[in-house]
Amino acid sequence: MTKIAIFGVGLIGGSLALCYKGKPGYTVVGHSPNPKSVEKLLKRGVVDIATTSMAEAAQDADYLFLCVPVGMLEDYVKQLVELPLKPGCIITDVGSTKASVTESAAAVVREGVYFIGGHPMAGSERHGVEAASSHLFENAFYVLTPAEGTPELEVDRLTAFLSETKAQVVRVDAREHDEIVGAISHLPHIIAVALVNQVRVYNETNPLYQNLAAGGFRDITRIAASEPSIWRDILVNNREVLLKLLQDWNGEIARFIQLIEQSDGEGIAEQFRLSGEFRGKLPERRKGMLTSLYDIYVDVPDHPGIIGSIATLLGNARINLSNLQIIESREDVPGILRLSFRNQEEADRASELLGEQYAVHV
Ligand SMILES: NC(=O)C1=CN([C@@H]2O[C@H](COP(=O)(O)OP(=O)(O)OC[C@H]3O[C@@H](n4cnc5c(N)ncnc54)[C@H](O)[C@@H]3O)[C@@H](O)[C@H]2O)C=CC1
Ligand SMILES: O=C(O)C(=O)Cc1ccc(O)cc1
Repeated sequence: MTKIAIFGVGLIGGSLALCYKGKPGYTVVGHSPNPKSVEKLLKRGVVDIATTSMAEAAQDADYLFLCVPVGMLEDYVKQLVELPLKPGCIITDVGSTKASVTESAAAVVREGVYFIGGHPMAGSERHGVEAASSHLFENAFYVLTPAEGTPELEVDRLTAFLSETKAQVVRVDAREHDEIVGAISHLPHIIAVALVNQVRVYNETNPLYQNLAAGGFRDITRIAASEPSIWRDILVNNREVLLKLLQDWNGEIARFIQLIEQSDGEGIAEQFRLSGEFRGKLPERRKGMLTSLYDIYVDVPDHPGIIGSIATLLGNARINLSNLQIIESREDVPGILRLSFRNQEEADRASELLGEQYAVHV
């Protein structure tokens, strides 16, 4: 039996628990210092065993996942390595920053216990075990940041163990991780929050702001609804990187101020051209929880019920659709549907089946 101990069973810890719970050969133990949370975990069936005792959760565990806010990680590692642990166990975390925990853990781990930093790059603005899903990590990147000197064998062992999450494991240097994730995740969260707060203040004198903000504004600021305590810790922890990124951000905004002051339409259009070109090259692998690499495109006439017919055709053939998106739908041209599947085989079968009635592109 492989024992998995999860410390902090919220969105990420709960989703990890669900990747293993109920599968043969695994026992999943959840830890929370709060007896009410322990009760809730058992009631929801997210873990096999739940306890308020760190020692009990850690005892004999093969893999120990720290899924608490970033500010608590260092302390958790220190407490765990003082406990009797199974020789050869791997302690890992899921924190959104990697440099501090990777370095502080390397300084305290002892013989026979391994620490390997981790960051599943999937999630949402939601929090708590109620939002957990066994599909959360599918096709997402899962970054590992082993410190120098960590045996390859142990990194391979953790990588193989994580295959149950269906994420794609990649290795990145911890500091490089914090710089890149700072730019693509932490900075966007700051921008979204600042933008929402700017409009919030305008709305105090005119509630029409809020009423008219239902469409695009709502979409691009989704992440501004993220959990404050989680993000407080991330931003404080990645301080150096973020200060540099915010300086660069000020430069980008200053450029726009100048272009607009000078009514430089060509300069503004150039900014949109440059961003559109780069954005077009971004891999389309993370569209929320159900992401997929295996997409096909179907031209469909724009008439009611067409999506239902396609879904029924696939359902009858037992092909699982993991996502569906209408890319274009106008009365005068055929619409394009993007259908996503979890593997190549399902995408191929769908192409063949739908190709009998529709134009399919891969
Ligand atoms: N939210 C997201 O989309 C992602 C978050 N992460 C990282 O995952 C970790 C967990 O985040 P989420 O699961 O999103 O948050 P969450 O709020 O859903 O879960 C956090 C868990 O930690 C526990 N916790 C909070 N304060 C505690 C304390 N003082 N003592 C003991 N336990 C405490 C909570 O009870 C909860 O079980 C964080 O380090 C975060 O940076 C990583 C990838 C994505
Ligand atoms: O909701 C989103 O789009 C996210 O960006 C979720 C997220 C939050 C924190 C992470 O460290 C990784 C992913």
